[in-house]
Amino acid sequence: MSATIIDGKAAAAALRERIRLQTEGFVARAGRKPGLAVVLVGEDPASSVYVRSKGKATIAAGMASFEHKLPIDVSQDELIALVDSLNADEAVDGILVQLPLPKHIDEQAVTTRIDPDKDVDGFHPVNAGRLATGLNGFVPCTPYGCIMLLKEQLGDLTGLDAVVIGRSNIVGKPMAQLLLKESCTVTVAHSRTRDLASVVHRADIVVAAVGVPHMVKGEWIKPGATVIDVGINRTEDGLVGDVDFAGAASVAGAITPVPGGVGPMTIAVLLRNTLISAHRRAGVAYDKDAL
Ligand SMILES: NC(=O)C1=CN([C@@H]2O[C@H](COP(=O)(O)OP(=O)(O)OC[C@H]3O[C@@H](n4cnc5c(N)ncnc54)[C@H](OP(=O)(O)O)[C@@H]3O)[C@@H](O)[C@H]2O)C=CC1
Ligand SMILES: Nc1nc(=O)c2c([nH]1)NC[C@@H]1CN(c3ccc(C(=O)N[C@@H](CCC(=O)O)C(=O)O)cc3)C=[N+]21
Repeated sequence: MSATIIDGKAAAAALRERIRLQTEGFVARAGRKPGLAVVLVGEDPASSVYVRSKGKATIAAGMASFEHKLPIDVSQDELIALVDSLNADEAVDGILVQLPLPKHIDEQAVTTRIDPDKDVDGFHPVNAGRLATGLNGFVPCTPYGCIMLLKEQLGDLTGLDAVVIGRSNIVGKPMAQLLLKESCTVTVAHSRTRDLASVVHRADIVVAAVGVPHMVKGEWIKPGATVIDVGINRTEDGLVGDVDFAGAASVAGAITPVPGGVGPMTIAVLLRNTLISAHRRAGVAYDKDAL
């Protein structure tokens, strides 16, 4: 193994500490805590774990956490009524509805109902449009966390060849937008891409967001490239990424592990977005560079 292992857990802890300090300043000036509401429908064990760790991190940062657990058979109208009440609640700066939702609920109807200025997940089309056109909005947490890790590792990303594997609205597309904003030359690959191996081999930066365990092989990686593995796959061998870690680590310059890579950054960025939302909504200035 020759690659630097990018420690997402440590980077996330450092970001959470910077957030905690700015949260103290916000509370002193605004006289209230930033508030994050998380809505979970059903009892999916993986989602429950994730919601619990978000709640703990929210409170540790000095913010208020509002958890809403709804039964799996809740109607779409009831869920939308909850979103409406959170939109109207002055104590709530950020709203996250955990995905996926049960099949009888139209996800788009729910995510588009969230006030775009409380949409700390950055999933609302208004925020996707803001990102695409260079306006201030909320950026999806996972891709933003990837950019933070990349900049910490590489510094300026200008001119680098980046390949994003995956084109979802949650990860792949916003990831490509953010890399473009950093002046990378961006290629987006997906299930219809021809000769993925040679596409990946051109890249200085590879971001894998596919959902297929160990799909990206070590031989595909250009020597010295930086590899960001977004994949979270639960297998018999435990939690694994989309990249064959051992193979890729022997050729890459740097690589994120799973677990301990992108995942912890996602939660830290969620808190960052919530803190930014609180400042904007309260009309209080914040130190963007410290976040
Ligand atoms: N670390 C974190 O915080 C997070 C991790 N994740 C993880 O990231 C992964 C991706 O998530 P998400 O974007 O939501 O997934 P989606 O299932 O929405 O998208 C997967 C993408 O991968 C593409 N794809 C599928 N199979 C192949 C293949 N064989 N070759 C090339 N491309 C392929 C699909 O192409 P097509 O469009 O053509 O179907 C699609 O664009 C998952 O493992 C998920 O668990 C997700 C969110 C947060
Ligand atoms: N509205 C919404 N927003 C999301 O951001 C969202 C979502 N729905 N649904 C599910 C996915 C998945 N996701 C993860 C976040 C953190 C870890 C994480 O912290 N993972 C740890 C390990 C956790 C473990 O051991 O299970 C790690 O990679 O080190 C994983 C996955 C956010 N998602």
